[in-house]
Amino acid sequence: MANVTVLGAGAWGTAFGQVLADAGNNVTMWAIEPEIVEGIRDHHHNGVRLPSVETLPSNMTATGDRAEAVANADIVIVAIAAQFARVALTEFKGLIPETALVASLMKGIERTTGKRMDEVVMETLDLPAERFAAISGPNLSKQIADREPAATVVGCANIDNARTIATACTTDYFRAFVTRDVIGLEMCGSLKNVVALAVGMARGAGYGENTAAMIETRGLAELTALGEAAGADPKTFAGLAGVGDLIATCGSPLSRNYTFGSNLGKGLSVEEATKVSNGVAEGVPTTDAVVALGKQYGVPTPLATAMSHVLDDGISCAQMLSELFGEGITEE
Ligand SMILES: NC(=O)C1=CN([C@@H]2O[C@H](COP(=O)(O)OP(=O)(O)OC[C@H]3O[C@@H](n4cnc5c(N)ncnc54)[C@H](OP(=O)(O)O)[C@@H]3O)[C@@H](O)[C@H]2O)C=CC1
Ligand SMILES: O=C(CO)COP(=O)(O)O
Repeated sequence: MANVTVLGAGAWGTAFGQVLADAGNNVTMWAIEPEIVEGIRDHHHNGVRLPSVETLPSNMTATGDRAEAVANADIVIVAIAAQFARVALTEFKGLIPETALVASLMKGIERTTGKRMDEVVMETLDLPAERFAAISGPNLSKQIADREPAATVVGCANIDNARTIATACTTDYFRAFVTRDVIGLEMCGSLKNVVALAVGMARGAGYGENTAAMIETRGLAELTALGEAAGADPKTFAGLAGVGDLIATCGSPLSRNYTFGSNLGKGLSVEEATKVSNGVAEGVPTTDAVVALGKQYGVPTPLATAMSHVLDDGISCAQMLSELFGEGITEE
């Protein structure tokens, strides 16, 4: 049993907090909004971000005080929208105990720097690699909040520390595997969101399973090539965090990225789709970062590039799909 603090009481932060509480840990949620803090602390309910759970576990509390939140933490989980992670974590520098492990649930690439979340978290908190872990897998928050069986992957350069975190989040319905491939987990989680935008868009425009499978498979090839160039282990892309998360995210209206894309496919503008989005669609700001990473590593990113033309220039679904393939016949 450990003291675990979750920074960010969004949908996944709260659902993962419940997993940790179900596993027997003492869980403290930190959130900025007083309404969320009071809801979890006084009523065991997060009516803003995870209303589907009527009563959160009794061994789960909340605070808005940063120092109090992390003072006794053995493990700190970061679950903040990726583009705000740096600004939010800067306020925690020097407050987190030097023995604590820090794990990220975030799936995005920082738009302004092109950095992965492992880089952002370690840099901002001045954290050595052996104390950082990435957690990624097919983990749609609502289904895990409903305690449906699911699995994830915990990655850390120090495999014993990955095991410590995996043990802390293992319950009878949630299972964690371990790996040393932090970069692979980060690249899978971030890039699948861009693929989910494209699949959602095609589905929203009325196309069927063949089109979806085409985008998912070409997306997998793209994220594998870019991931390998960034230093990931190719095996990771065939696992839970790679193919597994693509299947879950690209096939579910519970995914904010899929839904965002679907709304674009139905004819909404980026502004309109943003307005009706229920939570952060990380693929939107991550798309341009993926295109930039592709240029940096010399890896073609046709899918991310086509999606960037959708998001930045408003091209149609048909144009996006035709941009996926270059001229001529190539080997798969
Ligand atoms: N939902 C899911 O199924 C899954 C999500 N993820 C990833 O986990 C991460 C969090 O997702 P999720 O919890 O669902 O997202 P939500 O959109 O539900 O919540 C976003 C969280 O970020 C916080 N936040 C935003 N801006 C700031 C800021 N400036 N300072 C502090 N906190 C801020 C929000 O706080 P506030 O509520 O106060 O605005 C909220 O806690 C994302 O990277 C996502 O890709 C990964 C797996 C599954
Ligand atoms: O990452 C997820 C499932 O694994 C959740 O996807 P969305 O962020 O698109 O909701």
